[in-house]
Amino acid sequence: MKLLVTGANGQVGWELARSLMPLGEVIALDRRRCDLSRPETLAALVADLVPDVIVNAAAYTAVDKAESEEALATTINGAAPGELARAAKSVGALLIHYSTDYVFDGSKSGPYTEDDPVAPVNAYGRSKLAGEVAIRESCCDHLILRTTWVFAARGGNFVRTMLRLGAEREVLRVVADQHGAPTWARNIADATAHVVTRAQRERCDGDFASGIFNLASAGETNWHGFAEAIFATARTALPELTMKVASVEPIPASAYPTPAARPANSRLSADRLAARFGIAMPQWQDALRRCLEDIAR
Ligand SMILES: NC(=O)C1=CN([C@@H]2O[C@H](COP(=O)(O)OP(=O)(O)OC[C@H]3O[C@@H](n4cnc5c(N)ncnc54)[C@H](OP(=O)(O)O)[C@@H]3O)[C@@H](O)[C@H]2O)C=CC1
Ligand SMILES: Cc1cn([C@H]2C[C@H](O)[C@@H](COP(=O)(O)OP(=O)(O)O[C@H]3O[C@@H](C)C(=O)[C@@H](O)[C@H]3O)O2)c(=O)[nH]c1=O
Repeated sequence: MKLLVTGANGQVGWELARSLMPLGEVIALDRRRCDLSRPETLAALVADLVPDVIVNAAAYTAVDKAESEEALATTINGAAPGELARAAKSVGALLIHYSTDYVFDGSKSGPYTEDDPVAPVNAYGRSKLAGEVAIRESCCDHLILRTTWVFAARGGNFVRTMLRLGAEREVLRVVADQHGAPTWARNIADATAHVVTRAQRERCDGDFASGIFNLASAGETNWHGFAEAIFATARTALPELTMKVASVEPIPASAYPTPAARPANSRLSADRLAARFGIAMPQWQDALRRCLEDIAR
């Protein structure tokens, strides 16, 4: 099997190179070799490589910056996935694409299912929704995996931000009224490998159906709870790290103004993923511990 991965240097893209390796030949391209801000170049790239599977892990993920760069975010997160989908259809490839909890407005009281109405509250969410729509309209074989609150040992993420700030400051103030499940990029990549294997078998057997699936850790917390867990776990997993932080204060989102609004509820039900693919995602605390142990190595 030939697998084309975009966004090779991102949190998920980096982990995919390792997780997909046992499935066949992995061609992992970074922004320089596959630039989603130039969607018009993608058809030729795919026609040249003729992959069996395209995994699109590239995205514009700067949530606050997207408010002032919505056109660029929409090109990368909306138009480019549409081009990849049309290219996938023309070579008969399966497209795996990631989307986000930020397609929802966060007003629901329980976890979001795949069928809940979408209503993004920020530019990044709107751009990711545009990508979902473009892929569905292409009618290529596809699976859209909506994930959430991604962290990893490398790249820009909340865990690394907290470890950096915790080494610099005695007091941190962190939002406690936005709820979700932090999800480790390695778990996303491993789940993707499993999904690809099953989907390709289904396609061979002629019983494949495209669709959207939530892909999130089990359990839930809020950003403040996540920050506290990061410091508590780091004390044992990263004992050599010098931490200045003595207090992590819970604050409402209104006390932490940002250019982009964020949904109060980011919880995603992963029941559909479990039912179709038999995937049980780990608890976020276990994933956090394993990720910090990985940083320590
Ligand atoms: N991060 C999160 O919390 C969440 C992410 N997701 C989704 O999961 C997927 C993977 O995200 P994640 O790995 O966390 O994101 P990262 O920000 O870690 O990685 C995104 C990658 O996309 C690359 N990229 C940015 N612009 C372009 C471009 N114009 N052309 C090609 N590549 C580009 C970046 O390149 P470079 O390294 O050069 O900057 C980076 O390597 C994305 O679809 C994202 O929307 C969903 C929910 C939560
Ligand atoms: C650094 C910091 C952040 N915060 C808050 C701001 C925000 O509400 C929350 C998280 O901030 P971040 O900017 O790290 O997270 P953010 O970039 O909003 O994360 C999102 O990224 C995109 C790509 C997604 O798809 C989402 O699933 C989600 O993971 O923490 C504090 O309260 N105190 C702090 O010191």
